[in-house]
Amino acid sequence: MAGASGRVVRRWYPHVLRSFLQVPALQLHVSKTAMRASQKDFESALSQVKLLKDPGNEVKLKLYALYKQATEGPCNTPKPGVFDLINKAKWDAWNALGSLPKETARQNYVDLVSGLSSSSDSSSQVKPEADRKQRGYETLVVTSEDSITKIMMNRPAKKNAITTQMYNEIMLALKAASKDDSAITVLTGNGDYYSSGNDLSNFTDIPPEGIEEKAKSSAILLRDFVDCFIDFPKPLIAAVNGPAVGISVTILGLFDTVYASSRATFHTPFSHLGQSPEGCSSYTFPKIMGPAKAAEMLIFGKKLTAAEACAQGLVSEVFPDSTFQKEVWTRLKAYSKLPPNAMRISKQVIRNREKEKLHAINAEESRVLQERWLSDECTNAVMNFLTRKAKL
Ligand SMILES: CCCCC/C=C/C(=O)SCCNC(=O)CCNC(=O)[C@H](O)C(C)(C)COP(=O)(O)OP(=O)(O)OC[C@H]1O[C@@H](n2cnc3c(N)ncnc32)[C@H](O)[C@@H]1OP(=O)(O)O
Repeated sequence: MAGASGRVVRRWYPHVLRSFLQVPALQLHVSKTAMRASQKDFESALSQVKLLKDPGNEVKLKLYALYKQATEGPCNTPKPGVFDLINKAKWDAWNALGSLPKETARQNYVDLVSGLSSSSDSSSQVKPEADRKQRGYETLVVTSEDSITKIMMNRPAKKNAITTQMYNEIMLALKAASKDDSAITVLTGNGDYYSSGNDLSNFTDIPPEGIEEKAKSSAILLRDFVDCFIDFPKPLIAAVNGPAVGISVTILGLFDTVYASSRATFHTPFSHLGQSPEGCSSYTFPKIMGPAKAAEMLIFGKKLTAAEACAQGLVSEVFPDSTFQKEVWTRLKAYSKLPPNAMRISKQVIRNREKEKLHAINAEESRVLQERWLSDECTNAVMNFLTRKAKL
């Protein structure tokens, strides 16, 4: 794209980076013309930055990755160390683009900036993110805006693996969202993954009472967590921004709508992990996709692409990754303007007759898993991951 000259982009890049490195309250904006603008035009766009909305770390990471891909090609630097969280998140984002051609990366970069710019233009009254962000969450970013409560899993360096703390925070956020004045609630992930599922290091935190007690408390946590989704009273939407694994996939059957990026995959490798299905998937998956397809996922761990998951009814719609955020949020903003009581009541009519059954299924799945967690098959699989011998 003529407008996306590397020269101009390079000047813009330190600005993105500075923003990503969390200069306080820095807000990002590049006008549509900035991509093909002179230095003077570009600097005038930069001067508007403080008036406009921060696109959030996820978008900043995407911009970073596309910039690197467009100017340098596929990721060619060593993976940063474990504790270098920011550089590792950036490296992951770049590396996730694989062998995407430079031209395509440049085009995607231009499209993304253009989308950001137009959404900024159309919302002159945007509150700074600091005002919209709800406090008290360490593993999530929770915001409420445009009648939408957005719950974003925020451990991108760990692929949004769900720790005990994150399970608890998601439950708190859902309970708060069920009572706030939003019309719809959205769960999504920050970074290149939607979520890699249960954080396997949860299994290493054994209390003095022993492993049986750990299995018991984990089963209670699992049951409470899934109950929150069964009981959630408002339309609940998953914006699956990237690969999804384990429990982040199984609970999708309890959502009202699931939007997926074309980069998303859906993987439930329970047998590989010596475990068994949860999230009511032993009931919802056969119902959604039929028993044969559900068995391939839940027993044999077949990983589905976004298109396959959509064809099988687990996903409502797939959007190209380059326009996923823009298209999904435009759609959701329109839906959030529908009469909220009508939407709640429609959800009740659709879901209520199943609720009792779902609670019973959740209890049974949690009971079975409590036993599985004590099995050699499960212990070995978790140890193999934690000692770096195995990966999915
Ligand atoms: C209490 C309720 C329990 C409910 C029951 C739930 C069951 C499930 O959800 S089962 C599914 C469990 N998930 C997994 O088995 C996924 C394990 N992860 C992987 O196989 C891989 O990490 C990957 C395929 C998801 C991504 O691979 P890759 O792109 O190569 O990235 P890394 O492996 O380098 O990951 C970066 C970083 O994140 C850590 N990590 C990722 N996922 C998990 C996880 N699920 N648990 C713990 N840690 C995870 C990974 O170890 C890396 O850490 P560092 O090496 O420290 O950078």
